[in-house]
Amino acid sequence: MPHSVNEDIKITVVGAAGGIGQSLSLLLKTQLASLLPSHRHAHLALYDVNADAVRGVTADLSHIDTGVSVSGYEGDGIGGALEHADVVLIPAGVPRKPGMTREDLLAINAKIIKSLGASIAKYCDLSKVFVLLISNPINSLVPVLVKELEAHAPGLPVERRVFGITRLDAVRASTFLHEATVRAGSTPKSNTLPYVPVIGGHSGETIVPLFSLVPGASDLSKDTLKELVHRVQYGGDEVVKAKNGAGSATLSMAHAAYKVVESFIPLLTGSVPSIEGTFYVALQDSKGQPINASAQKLLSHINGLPYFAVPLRVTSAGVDEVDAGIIERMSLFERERLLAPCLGKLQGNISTGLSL
Ligand SMILES: NC(=O)C1=CN([C@@H]2O[C@H](COP(=O)(O)OP(=O)(O)OC[C@H]3O[C@@H](n4cnc5c(N)ncnc54)[C@H](O)[C@@H]3O)[C@@H](O)[C@H]2O)C=CC1
Ligand SMILES: O=C([O-])CC(=O)C(=O)O
Repeated sequence: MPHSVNEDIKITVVGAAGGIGQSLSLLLKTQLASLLPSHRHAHLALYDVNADAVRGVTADLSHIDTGVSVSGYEGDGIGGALEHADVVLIPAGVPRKPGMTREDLLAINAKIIKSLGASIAKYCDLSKVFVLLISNPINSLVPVLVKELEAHAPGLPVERRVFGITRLDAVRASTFLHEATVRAGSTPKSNTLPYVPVIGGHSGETIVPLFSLVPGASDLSKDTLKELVHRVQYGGDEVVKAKNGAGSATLSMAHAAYKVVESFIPLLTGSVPSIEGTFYVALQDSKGQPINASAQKLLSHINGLPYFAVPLRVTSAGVDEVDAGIIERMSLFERERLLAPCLGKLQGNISTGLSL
């Protein structure tokens, strides 16, 4: 179905026939309409290189009785999927198998992301679109994608429109903290789980959960908190091991990405001027200048690393103020034992991405 109505919000999923892509598309098809004012319409565009699979997913989803329209694209048809998109979600690429690190995916997934970057630059309005990257390794692929977009659109602040999705780390931190609190004997006061800020990157030691900033978490023993940190850092490995060769997290990742899209909707409909969230983003522009004063402050705390996951504000112009003060608010343990190793590893991941 063509995307035509002016009041449409168009969400494109690239890699829609995959494990994450299918579950995420299902959530978007079933839930998006309920997030929109009645005069707005949502359109879901699905693209995948696996033609049969994306045709099947599109036909299947199109029978679901919600007001969200669906169209499918394959092969050379990526332009139709990307044109007029407000949000492009990218879960395209290869997932891990047991024994692999996320970094082992870099060579193959960087090729895919570079080619998608060129297509996004060609077909999307780079002054409007938000690009949400899920494919691994996030730490290196966000720099790859930003660099590719910059090469195709010199002079445009494209770095402010690319968001590496690290939300699954916060989802896990919240779940594991809730379980530990219940195990320690406390009765949760509501069904809403605690929110745990997680900063840094999305791989092993680069994942820095900040339990010290969660009211109540300090009631847990130091050993329990250390175990929680480790479980969040290696939560992805837990799923890869359990799936035993059949891939990595898909359902929990689809949930995390859906929550991110949900958070963008008020910005897309214009009902709020900005939204907040934690994303792995560029802190510098193509000339190596901080994107704003808050990024400059953050850079001074993180050895000048040009990419970092941090709570931030998003406006229609993309990444806005970042929460540089979070580095001052974290505990000494988190700064010395978690942030310091994160910065070292992240530096390597970013350099590798930028060298491709
Ligand atoms: N950011 C995060 O927290 C997480 C990231 N991931 C990553 O997400 C990626 C996807 O994972 P899964 O969905 O499990 O993999 P999958 O193999 O089930 O699906 C990937 C899909 O991408 C498609 N694809 C490959 N090249 C493409 C291209 N050039 N254009 C469009 N589609 C293309 C494939 O045909 C396939 O349908 C992996 O790299 C994985 O590591 C997974 C979990 C969490
Ligand atoms: O571990 C993986 O390869 C997939 C992923 O990023 C996660 O589950 O956090």
